[in-house]
Amino acid sequence: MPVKLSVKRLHADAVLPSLGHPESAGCDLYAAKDDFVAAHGKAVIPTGIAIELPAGTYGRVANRSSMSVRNHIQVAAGVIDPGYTGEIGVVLFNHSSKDYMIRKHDRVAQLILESFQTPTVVEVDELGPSARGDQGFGSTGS
Ligand SMILES: O=c1ccn([C@H]2C[C@H](O)[C@@H](COP(=O)(O)OP(=O)(O)OP(=O)(O)O)O2)c(=O)[nH]1
Repeated sequence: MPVKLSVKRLHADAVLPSLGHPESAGCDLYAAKDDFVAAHGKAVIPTGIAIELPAGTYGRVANRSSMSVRNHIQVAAGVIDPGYTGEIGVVLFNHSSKDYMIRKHDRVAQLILESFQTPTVVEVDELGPSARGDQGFGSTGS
């Protein structure tokens, strides 16, 4: 049974999220207007859409690898809570020394639906045994 993502346009000409490729994990998100991310700066790019997520999922706004590799642009923040019905904003950091120009309807990120759990937090005195234990931060070698 295909999962349904309900999308509401907040601007008449907003572009709906779409799979760039049938085997993509995420739906591309589109800029609602011309915009830019200043060199070494950040911007919140409006998408002109709001969504209703399928039960048990949250939305993760993720990088388009092409923008990272070619232009040093990286998505930050990126958690769309279930129940959030406001406009989806894409937070972009520009790690380069050149302003990054965005044209209306450019693809600026992708939205991935992920399952999540809402645990009851329980304080304990000891954690269960594991092979790794407390070894982290490169402990398995370079
Ligand atoms: O990249 C993002 C991140 C967040 N949001 C929206 C949807 C999300 O549900 C809401 C709140 O985000 P988050 O929970 O990360 O923000 P917070 O800083 O913890 O603030 P809040 O007190 O609103 O939860 O903002 C976006 O549109 N784009």
